[in-house]
Amino acid sequence: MSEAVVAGYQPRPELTKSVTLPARPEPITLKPSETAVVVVDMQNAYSTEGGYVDLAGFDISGAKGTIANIKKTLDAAREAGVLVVYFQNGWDPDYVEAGGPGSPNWHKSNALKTMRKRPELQGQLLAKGTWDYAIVDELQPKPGDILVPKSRYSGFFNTNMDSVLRARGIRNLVFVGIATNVCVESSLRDAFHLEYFGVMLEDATHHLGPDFIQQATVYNVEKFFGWVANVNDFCGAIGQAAPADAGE
Ligand SMILES: NC(=O)N/C=C\C(=O)O
Repeated sequence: MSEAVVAGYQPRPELTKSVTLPARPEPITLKPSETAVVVVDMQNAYSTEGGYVDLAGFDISGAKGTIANIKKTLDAAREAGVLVVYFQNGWDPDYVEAGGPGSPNWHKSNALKTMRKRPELQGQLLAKGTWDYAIVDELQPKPGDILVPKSRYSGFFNTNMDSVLRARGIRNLVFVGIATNVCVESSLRDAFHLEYFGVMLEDATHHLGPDFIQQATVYNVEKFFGWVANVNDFCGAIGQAAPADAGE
């Protein structure tokens, strides 16, 4: 699976001015040209009524607010010339990429389990080309953004995410998306092990499961794997690197 670059990009002047993002456990310095916002799985499957996680019985009532906060984050990031990378989770329509009974994914994926329980949904959940797999309307990728398809929870596993980032000199990753405790945390953990500085915007993520699980990931990130910040602070900080500052 390889990445796709959304066509029509006009390169911005390289922004070299570093900004300081208020974060926990301490502020972190970000250079826009070395930073990417990673949008994790903002597909209908994970945030729209009638999508996979809704059909599987998870509460997605918080997703609308998450979408709005991600949009605000992306507007500020693009304005500052920060790279935007989308993960898109799913498999081919025959579910070959999902793995059969020999794969733990076959046993643990709630999408696959839901389709086994409700065979009329077969081919509809997380299958490439379907509405469920598509990125939500509000967050459609823009020219210059990169899409990285993935078939497991971590966006670094069996993808070329690491090469995509290294080729562009990216060192800092700002994570937003759904679900905090599954694909966001899995990807941020892998990023840590690959020597990236991972920041999670806590109000631009949403969890699957009881509320305490959001707090568990926030704790894990803050204590062990990276930094936790919020959308207003990110937009305020990255706004300090507006294009007028280029070359400073
Ligand atoms: N995007 C995610 O965090 N996904 C979580 C569960 C799944 O894909 O089944």
